[in-house]
Amino acid sequence: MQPDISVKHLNKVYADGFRALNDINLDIERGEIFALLGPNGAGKTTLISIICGIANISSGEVKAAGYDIVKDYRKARESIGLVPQELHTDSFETVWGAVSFSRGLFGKPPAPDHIEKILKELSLWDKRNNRIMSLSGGMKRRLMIAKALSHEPQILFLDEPTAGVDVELRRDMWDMVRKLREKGVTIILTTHYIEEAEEMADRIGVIRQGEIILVEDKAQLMSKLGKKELRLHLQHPLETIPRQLALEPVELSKDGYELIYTFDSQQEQAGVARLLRTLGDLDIEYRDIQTRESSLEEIFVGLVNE
Ligand SMILES: Nc1ncnc2c1ncn2[C@@H]1O[C@H](COP(=O)(O)OP(=O)(O)OP(=O)(O)O)[C@@H](O)[C@H]1O
Repeated sequence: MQPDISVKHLNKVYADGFRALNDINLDIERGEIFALLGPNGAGKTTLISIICGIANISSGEVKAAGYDIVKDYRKARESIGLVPQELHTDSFETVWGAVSFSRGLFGKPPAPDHIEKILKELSLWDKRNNRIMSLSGGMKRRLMIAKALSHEPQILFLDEPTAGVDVELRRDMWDMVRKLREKGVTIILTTHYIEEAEEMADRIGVIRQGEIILVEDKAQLMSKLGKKELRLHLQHPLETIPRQLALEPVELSKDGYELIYTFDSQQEQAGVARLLRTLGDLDIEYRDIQTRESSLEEIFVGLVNE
């Protein structure tokens, strides 16, 4: 099956000569949740804007749902729903009116049943006759999603969907995204909350200074680049690391009560056995062992700071 989004040798140079995207190549499969991560100014919004037909391509080729976004603009755009970062809000229009109007923009016939369904799913049904300006910030964000879903798009872009929303709404959004995926909708989200990518994404792409530096299955990424840490709480403090352990990746805590051993997740655990044996030989007693895996956040910070 062809990918739902296909980006080939995409370059973007802004009018002032700034190169925001440099030879981007990326395929996103139907029904996957893809998280695009990158520091501020990396090019995430530029990439999304190009795929959604809001910004022009400098060179390269982009297809959405099989349609070329330049040659087949309307078809490509119809297949996409976009929840943008910025809230355009102060409106006298009603919730129902705004969502119905959005659907009409894509040339789709009215579908009150569909609009009722999405307003109910997004807990906006009770507010359907309210003016947008009277909604709370969280409700306005739900409305943005309702508008993006109004024309039943195959692909949904969420640009920083949960920036500044409370925990409850964040959970609701995650549930909603999962439900959409179950229906076969392809979802691309950008986020600064790495825990969001960790929780939601099937695959992760990292963009830095306009280049995709990594695309990887989330689970593989975590096992490939993650580190594990073993902490041994000692019965009696040490003043220095014993010379028998000098070659091991071991640190001693300031108070001397903890030995911290760090190793790659993929590495087989021979080093741990060796460490414990050496401690036994040296009569160093410990009362507790803890292990911890690095989070996606630690992996990400390591990647973008390289
Ligand atoms: N219209 C423009 N003209 C010139 N440069 C621009 C324009 N729009 C964006 N840029 C530059 O392109 C780069 C990428 O911006 P973009 O908004 O795509 O980043 P981002 O990854 O979405 O950042 P953030 O996480 O802060 O939203 C930045 O250096 C930005 O200053």
